[in-house]
Amino acid sequence: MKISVRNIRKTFDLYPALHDVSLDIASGELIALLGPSGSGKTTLLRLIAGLEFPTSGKILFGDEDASAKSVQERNVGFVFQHYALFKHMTVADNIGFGLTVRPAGTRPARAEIRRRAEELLELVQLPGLGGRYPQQLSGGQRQRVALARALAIEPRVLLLDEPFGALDAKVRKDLRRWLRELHERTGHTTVFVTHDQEEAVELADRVVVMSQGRIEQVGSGDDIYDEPATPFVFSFIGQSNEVPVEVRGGEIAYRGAVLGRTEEADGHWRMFVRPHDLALAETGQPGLAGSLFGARRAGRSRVAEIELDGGGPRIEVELSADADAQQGRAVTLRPTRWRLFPQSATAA
Ligand SMILES: Nc1ncnc2c1ncn2[C@@H]1O[C@H](COP(=O)(O)OP(=O)(O)OP(=O)(O)O)[C@@H](O)[C@H]1O
Repeated sequence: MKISVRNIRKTFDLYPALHDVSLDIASGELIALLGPSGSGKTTLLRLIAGLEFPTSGKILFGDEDASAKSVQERNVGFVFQHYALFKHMTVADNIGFGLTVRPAGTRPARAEIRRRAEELLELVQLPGLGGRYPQQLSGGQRQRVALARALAIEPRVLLLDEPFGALDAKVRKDLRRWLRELHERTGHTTVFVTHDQEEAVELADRVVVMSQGRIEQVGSGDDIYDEPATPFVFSFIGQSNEVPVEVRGGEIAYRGAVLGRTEEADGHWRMFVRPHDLALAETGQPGLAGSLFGARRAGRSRVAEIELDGGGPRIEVELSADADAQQGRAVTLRPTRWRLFPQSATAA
């Protein structure tokens, strides 16, 4: 099922939670909504579900306007972070619940519901556990039951709000891989909310990066990391530094030292550069001059904090593990890859 979100605005009382959001989700796509707390991810998911209604704008399911339709009419499946399985019901009854509450005419027979629950338990790799109660399962198993329950109604769309948020890192990782495989097998159009970049990039076909009720960028993991469209995306995804620079006649300069060339217009710009895209230069060569303030080991490399001369910003550079990281050491850095954003671009 293709979903189109068209110019959605959502205000709670007078507070704008979403400003003019538009997004096209292709049928069968797996989409992540990624952003910091309060950026509007859950609000967007709830609007797609039909748990909230837009202040203005439209949501289409296929070519049909679903904006005013209920959750049931939209036929969406849900999974929330705090798996709300019914404690007094067996796993099989939990999975079949959405079918048993259907009106008489559309409700499958009891035996058929049981058969479907068993089929779904196979799909989520929990065969034979239908007779257990939720408290007899691990957190990860409960989460898979919650997914089976969401799938039982044969939803047109699957919506997951931080589905693995409450689980420990190892289980999260396993469930992620498992969800990706399940998605490949079942092909449901799926939208999930996360504030975990790694989860978003590993699972999703496309990631929607949100900030302050707006979509900043939609793209693959590579797109958002390598070609960040805005200062916010640059600083939110991965590590980054920001240096105020001046462009004059195609040269980018920081306090008079030329760092590189650009085709951008003369004026003040914000240079964003990742710690591993800064190289050590000989002292006296043009570059970002400063002194080493501190360093920490990070996996195979060492990340050093450099205080730029003349009261400039502190920036991070990734050095080899055996680099001289003595405090106070004078260093000059040359950016090897960067992105410039105009001074007026929205603050990160
Ligand atoms: N029912 C509501 N009434 C009033 N304000 C709301 C309501 N729901 C959400 N908001 C506000 O809208 C903004 C967006 O909230 P939302 O829950 O969509 O963010 P989020 O990105 O999902 O955040 P988190 O990662 O913390 O869950 C927040 O500032 C929130 O306080």
